[in-house]
Amino acid sequence: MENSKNTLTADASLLHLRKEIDAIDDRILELLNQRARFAQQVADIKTAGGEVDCFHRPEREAEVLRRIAENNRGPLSQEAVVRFFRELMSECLALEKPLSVAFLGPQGTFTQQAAYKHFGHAIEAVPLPTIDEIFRAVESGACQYGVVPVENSTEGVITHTLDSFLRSFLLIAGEVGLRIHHNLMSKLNTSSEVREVFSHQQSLAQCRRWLDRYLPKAQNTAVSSNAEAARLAAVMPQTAAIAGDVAAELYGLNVLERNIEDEPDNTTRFLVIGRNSVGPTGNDKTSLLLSTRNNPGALYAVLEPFAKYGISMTKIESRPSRRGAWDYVFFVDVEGHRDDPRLAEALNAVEKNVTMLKILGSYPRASC
Ligand SMILES: O=C(O)C(=O)C[C@]1(C(=O)O)C=C[C@@H](O)C=C1
Repeated sequence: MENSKNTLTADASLLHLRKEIDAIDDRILELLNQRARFAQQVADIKTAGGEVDCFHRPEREAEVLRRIAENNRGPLSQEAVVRFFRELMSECLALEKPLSVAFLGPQGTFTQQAAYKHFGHAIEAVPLPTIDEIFRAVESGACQYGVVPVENSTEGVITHTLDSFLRSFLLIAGEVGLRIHHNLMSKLNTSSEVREVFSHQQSLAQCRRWLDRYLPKAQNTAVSSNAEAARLAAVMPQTAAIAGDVAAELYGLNVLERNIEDEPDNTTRFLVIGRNSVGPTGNDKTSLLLSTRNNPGALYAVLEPFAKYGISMTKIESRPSRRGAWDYVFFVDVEGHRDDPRLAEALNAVEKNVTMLKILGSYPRASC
């Protein structure tokens, strides 16, 4: 008797709560569309101002996401609300004019994941087979943005991406950090029958200890991308691939082992490249390319103004300049936007001591 009374009150409560949820959903739906209509009006103003190509405003998006994260009182996590609003802005922008974003393909790569994390899913994501082709697609205007990997916490920099900036006029418009989890996947149901493992060379390197320990007899074969590895594993018997979740889903593979990367905080940083500069947001980074005379103390003299003006340098990487043997260029990341007065003064001082200074872009720091 007591039990059935409890069930009745629980059912009534459930009914009541679901009615409340329905009413809130209706209000949210109305507000979402009201917001979208305002975004359409913003587009009209941009069009009237002569904008034809790119309606995207990264600095405004960064401001919206920061305000939402600051105002969030939970129980939804900061990450969750940022993700919702990222998708909401992506859909609003798609109503204005969808963005076309080139990424290192094929479908299912971590670079595609990074593109969606940065721009949301309402984009035209264009898979291209090489970093060079991504630069060319954005340079020619075929795509508005490109997303390319630039460094991994285990394996270091992707030199091809850095070298591409030596000859390109493109600017960095953003950065994306992605935690990389590698999985062993196959048509097989157990890893004991795997004779060959495909993956991108970087991913094989990131899982080297695991492979040596658990699949010492399997041949490791480097291919052009993790997604290509998954495609091959789907058609070649007794093989497996190392790739992310999306690739397993896309190619119908069983995930045999999860998170097999050697370093638990394996992270890859991606750059967003575009043709336009991004305005300041108050939480920015600036990337520079510079070269010095090849004499003692030259690099010290170049970097000294950053210390003098209190600018934090977050990274320095040297690469051959391709102008002659033992001639180097430096990729430097500093905190702040090139329009911040202190950074602008420091850059003026740096310019006096270098043989070349190219500002590759100021852009919002990656959010969570
Ligand atoms: O504020 C704008 O310029 C808009 O176009 C609106 C909006 C948004 O949905 O909030 C959409 C796309 C832009 O990239 C930035 C913001």
